[in-house]
Order: sequence, then C-alpha cells, then structure tokens
Amino acid sequence: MPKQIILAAHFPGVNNTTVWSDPDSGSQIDFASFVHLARTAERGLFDFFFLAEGLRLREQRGRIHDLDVVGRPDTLTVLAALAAVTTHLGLAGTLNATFREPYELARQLATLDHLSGGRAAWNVVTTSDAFTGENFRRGGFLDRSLRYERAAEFVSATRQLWESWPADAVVGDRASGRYLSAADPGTFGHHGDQFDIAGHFTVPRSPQLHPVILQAGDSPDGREFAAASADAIFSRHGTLEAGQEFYRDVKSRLDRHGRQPDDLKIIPGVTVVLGDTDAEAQEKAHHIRRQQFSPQTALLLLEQLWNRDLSGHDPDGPLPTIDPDVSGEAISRGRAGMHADPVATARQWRTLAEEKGLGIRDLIIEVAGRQSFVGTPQQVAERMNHFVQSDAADGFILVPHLTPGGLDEFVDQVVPLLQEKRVFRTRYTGTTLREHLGLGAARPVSPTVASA
Ligand SMILES: Cc1cc2nc3c(=O)[nH]c(=O)nc-3n(C[C@H](O)[C@H](O)[C@H](O)COP(=O)(O)O)c2cc1C
Repeated sequence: MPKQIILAAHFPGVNNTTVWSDPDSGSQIDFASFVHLARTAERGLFDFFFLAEGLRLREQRGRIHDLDVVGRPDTLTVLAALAAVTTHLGLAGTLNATFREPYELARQLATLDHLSGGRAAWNVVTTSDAFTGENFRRGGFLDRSLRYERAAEFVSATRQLWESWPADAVVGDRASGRYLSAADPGTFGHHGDQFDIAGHFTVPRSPQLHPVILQAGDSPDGREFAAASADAIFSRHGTLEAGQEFYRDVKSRLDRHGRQPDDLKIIPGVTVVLGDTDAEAQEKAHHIRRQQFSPQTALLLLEQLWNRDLSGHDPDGPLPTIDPDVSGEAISRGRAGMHADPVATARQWRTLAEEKGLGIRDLIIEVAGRQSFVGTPQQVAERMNHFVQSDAADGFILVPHLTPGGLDEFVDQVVPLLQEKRVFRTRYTGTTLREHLGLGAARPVSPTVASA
C-alpha cells in the first residue's frame, strides 16, 4: 500500500503568496470567504483547514505592508463558526505560545474540539519579536532563547489541563444524579519556570483528548520541540531535495523522545498552478508571480534582506552594490527573520542576477516566487505523489493565492487523480482529525498533578 497523502487548505493572507488585487480576489473578512474555502476543502476530502496568524500588521519604514491591509480576524472565532458548517474537516489555528496563557488556550481548544466533534488542531508558533509584543501586556518580555522553553512548558501544561478530568466524569447529569464535587479527581497543578497554575479545569475531556499539535519553526530548537511535542510540522521546505533533507533530519530526532517516525507528519506549505497544457500552466504561473511581486513589493522584499531604505532604486535596475546592514534595528517589523546570513544571501542574489541578467524585480521573482507544482492536473498529481513516496513530505498544506476560490480547480481536477492512484482517500473513514491523519489515539502525558 503506497503512503497516503495528507492535504490541508491554507486560507490566504499573512504571507507573500496572496494576491488581493486580482479581480477574482474576494474578501478576507467576510464569513462567506471562509465558508467557501472550507467547504471546497471538505468536498475534496482534505484533512484540515488552516489559518495562519499575524498578531500585528507588518510595517516597513513606518508603513503598513500592503499584503497585511486585507486584515485577519480572530482565529478561534472563525474556526468555531466553521465547525458549524462543516462535518469532517479538521480545523487548525496558528496560535502563539509566547503571548497567550495555557489555561485560557486549553479551554478554547478543548471547547473547539467539543463543538466540532474532535476536529481541532493548534499550530504552535513562538514569534517573540518585541514589535508584536507591544500589542500585549507583557510585550517583549521573553528572551528569544526562552521561546521554545516557554512553548514546551505551555504545551505540557495544556495537555495536563486537557487530561485533568477523569475519563468517565459526568457533571450535573440529571439521569445519573451525579455531580462533580471538589473531592472528585480533576484537580490540576503545574508548577514550572514559565507557569504556576492550579485549580480545576472547566472543560471535560474532549473527543481527541489532545487536539492535534502542529509546529512551524525551523531552527534546531524548533525542530527539537516538534520532535518532542508535535503531531505534525508545517514546514517551508517545498522542494524535493530540501524536503528530503528536512524529513530525514526531523524524523531522526524522534527516537530519542521515544517516538516512531509515523508519529510526526511533515507537511510543507506549497503552491499549485494548473493549466490544460504544461505551456498554459507555465504562462499562468508567470502571470501570478508578476501579480505577487509588483515593483513595490519587490523593493519591499529587497529592503527586508538589505535592511536599508532602497526606495530610490529602480525595480527593473540592478541590485544594490552596498552590502546589507546587519548592525541596526530591523527595517521590517512584525515578521520572523527569514535570512540567517543576509550578507551571504545578498552575494548569492547578486551572482544569480548577473548570471541570468535579472533586474531587482525579476531577481525577487526568481528567488521568492517559485511555485511548487506547475503543470497539467496529471503532471501535478504525479509530482505530488512522487514527493510523498520519496519521503520529501507526508502531505501538503496548499497555499492558494486567491480568496476564496483558489482551491476550486485543484479539488475538481487533481484530487480525483490522486484517488485513482490510491494515494488519497475516497471518503472520510474516521470522524476526528487524529483519525484522518492516521495518528492514533492521544497518549496521556501526565499524572494528574505534575511539575515541570
Ligand atoms: C512554514 C512556517 C509558517 C509559519 N507561520 C507563522 C504564522 O502564521 N504566524 C506566526 O506568528 N509565525 C509563523 N511562523 C514563524 C514561527 O513560529 C517561528 O516564530 C519562526 O519560524 C522562528 O522560529 P524558528 O527560529 O524556530 O524558525 C511560521 C514559520 C514557518 C516555518
């Protein structure tokens, strides 16, 4: 039996993929947009729907990043509303572990898991930049080196909360005459460096016990955190070679946490462009890349690497000859740094631009605008399957560029081909997201009262 492919639908926004200026681009706020994408994903028997998170609008040189103007309503509220209009689709929310509290988030996710019949998932992110933190009471308090310490303790405390009710607890049940009293089990205590909380949790065990945990950090600390605590990773390694390397690295970390390779799914974010012929798909892909990287956006992205005001540069002209400024405060705020060594990256970009004769905008399109799968439905299905069967991924989070119709064609044209290849389900066989992902039942982590 070939490996089965996991598929998820990323709602556009909070990235550089979204094209909001296209005539076919709809609202990022109207509930109808969320419903359309979620129902399309469910029609395509996807595993889950996915929301990214941006807790502060990105700014560059004091101006709001145009890709964030579209807005981003509250994740948990949107997912709860979607629970009512879908039946099987998993509902995954990116929710920061740096600015939230375990008790509150555990309640919200357990509630979503109850309301949806076991379909909740939490993508744990850690962004600790003080800029985003300014929106929060304790903004910027957390040292970067402590982000994953806090995240690990956060997840551990949350799991203890989720488990703190006895499995057979019934509260105020008239038929049985049973009520929970203070003497019943269900007390909770977590005493660690980051959190010191105790009491009774207010939500009974939810259908999955532990909503699915995703993780989306790429540093060695992030990978280790995922290997210890996550059920799946949302990765950015969407090429075959990079995907295989990441897959090997992360799966090899599982053993020391007493886990099996199948306990952690690797799901890169990818883009797809379809056409009736390969040439048509390539042409569409070219058009989309130019929409995504307008002259202004190209300069904006160049500034993010150079960390300098480059507004005077011609977007069609050559790259700056001066090196990136690595000494000062970041020019772009509200976004995790994407470049470990800006000076080295700038050199690579200059070399590439010279070799291929590219100006700034075309260079940015070359390095940042690569679509993952471009071709006919048959070609795309073939390549996606090859990726998964050759262990570059366990599946994909599809990131459409248009809201809300960006996955319509994929669901109509590619999903049936994956089904023909017997690498994708033809109906939902389970009801919970854990079941869809083949994760098995959650393993309790704690005695009821535990300390970090
Ligand atoms: C594919 C991917 C998607 C991410 N999505 C989000 C997001 O939606 N919101 C957010 O605040 N951070 C997001 N992050 C940032 C991570 O949470 C993390 O803060 C960042 O990668 C820095 O951590 P690291 O040093 O472990 O990579 C994402 C990261 C990756 C790799």
